[in-house]
Amino acid sequence: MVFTNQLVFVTGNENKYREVKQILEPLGFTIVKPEHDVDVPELQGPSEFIAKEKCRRAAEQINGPCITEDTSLKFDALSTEKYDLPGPYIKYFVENIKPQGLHDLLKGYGDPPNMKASAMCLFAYSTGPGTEPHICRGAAEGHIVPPRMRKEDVEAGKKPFGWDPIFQPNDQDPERPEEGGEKPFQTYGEMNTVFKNKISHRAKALTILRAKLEELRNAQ
Ligand SMILES: O=c1nc[nH]c2c1ncn2[C@H]1C[C@H](O)[C@@H](COP(=O)(O)OP(=O)(O)OP(=O)(O)O)O1
Ligand SMILES: [Mg+2]
Repeated sequence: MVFTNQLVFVTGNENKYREVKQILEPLGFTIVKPEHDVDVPELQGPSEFIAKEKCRRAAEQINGPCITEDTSLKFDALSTEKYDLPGPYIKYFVENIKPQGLHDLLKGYGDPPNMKASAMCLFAYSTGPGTEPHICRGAAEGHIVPPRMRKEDVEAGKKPFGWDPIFQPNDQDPERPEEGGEKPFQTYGEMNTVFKNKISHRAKALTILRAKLEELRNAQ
């Protein structure tokens, strides 16, 4: 296995692809799409299983090394030690009930409701078909809030990236503009993308992925 700085990222999500490029390309990586369309089904099960299986299947389909990523959003109020919910099923929740519905779902959970949530990203890296993918995890803690997006995006009729409008991470940009002498907390959907890419669950997982790639390269 010869390591290069080119990574084939197999995903059907353009927003993920954009963020991974924005995070990794300034660090000397080149992110490319597979030459042919790849169709990996939405799997069920524990997050680690989903992440590994997704990458295994993608590597088989492209017949080479690749990275994949699975994102989940855990609501503390709905989760137990056994299951994170919506967790890896967040895609179907957000498609069906939209960010506002996801927020409203929590109204029945406590008085006041427990709005704590964490976003998790599992990147998987496979060196090729038939190999065990490496998993790199990153998480961001925060709260679910009523949807808020950048004004210019709302005015432009821009479709939000998944649940970005309702996730307010605990890590906040110290440079964010003041409003009435205060610095209001921002959701991922309001943040400047450069800052989201510094503190996000995805950014944290990619820091681990870089270290893993370096380790594999050195072990060659
Ligand atoms: O930073 C994020 N901010 C807001 N929303 C996000 C983020 N990252 C993923 N998401 C959404 C996309 C999808 O609705 C679900 C994850 O599902 P997930 O299966 O991992 O993504 P996907 O099917 O869109 O693309 P892929 O082909 O890589 O599986 O959460
Ligand atoms: Mg998916």
